[in-house]
Amino acid sequence: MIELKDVTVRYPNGVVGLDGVNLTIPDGEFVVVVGLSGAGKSTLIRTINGLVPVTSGALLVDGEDVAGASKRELRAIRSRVGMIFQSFNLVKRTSVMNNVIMGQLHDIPSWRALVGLWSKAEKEKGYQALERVGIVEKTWTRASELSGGQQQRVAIARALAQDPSVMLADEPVASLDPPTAQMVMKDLQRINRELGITTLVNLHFLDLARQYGDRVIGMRGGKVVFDGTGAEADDAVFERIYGRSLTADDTLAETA
Ligand SMILES: Nc1ncnc2c1ncn2[C@@H]1O[C@H](COP(=O)(O)OP(=O)(O)OP(=O)(O)O)[C@@H](O)[C@H]1O
Repeated sequence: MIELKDVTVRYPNGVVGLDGVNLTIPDGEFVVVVGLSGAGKSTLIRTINGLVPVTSGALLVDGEDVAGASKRELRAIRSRVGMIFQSFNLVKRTSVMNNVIMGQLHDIPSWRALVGLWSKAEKEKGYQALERVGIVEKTWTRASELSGGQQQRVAIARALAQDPSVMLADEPVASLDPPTAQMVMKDLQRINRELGITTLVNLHFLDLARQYGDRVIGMRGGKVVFDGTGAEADDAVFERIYGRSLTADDTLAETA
């Protein structure tokens, strides 16, 4: 469970990233966070993962206080939180397997990571994660040789190899073409349903948010301005979240 109680994040330059956010995200929920650029979506994800400090309020992940955590406690919290980024963040010059095993790095001494000397159990976990996203045949391919969609699936497998209780995805499909974006969203949804991993996905396409968001949270100016189901998030709701009329760029289908 993720709980934010009146969480405010103020960056050192004075910009308020989150403004008094109250949210409870139960275990196993699939949540899509929507909002225009600058609304605070990335700040929310980076705060939950302890990358951005909470200025005031309380933030609990699986009952542990992220805001007051020591460096060691933060590392332990992060080891249970899988992160997925728009730009995949793979090490391109090495194999898919090496990338995926790096997801278990908190359990592996760094010198072994450097030489790529993995145990059978680590490799087994890597294979299982790659099977889950359907690209086990690419295990020994260099990451640089994969398409964007394949790279994002490797990134999902890398997060899975961490055995996370929470998965945070920051605009995971923003760099992908529409059919590939759908495939990656389906992977995230299937993994959430099969493994019960609490999942938060930042998106800016309203059709994807409606389609996949069991729950949709709308942000604007660092505040939560909508919290409901995908079905409830009609055009009028999105216009309120975005603070303007909708355009073709707001949907994935129209931008193809
Ligand atoms: N490191 C930072 N230092 C100062 N201000 C920041 C920093 N990161 C984000 N901000 C500001 O905080 C606000 C929220 O930004 P955030 O990146 O969370 O929004 P977002 O909804 O994720 O948008 P985007 O998709 O463009 O990243 C914005 O005003 C942004 O300029």
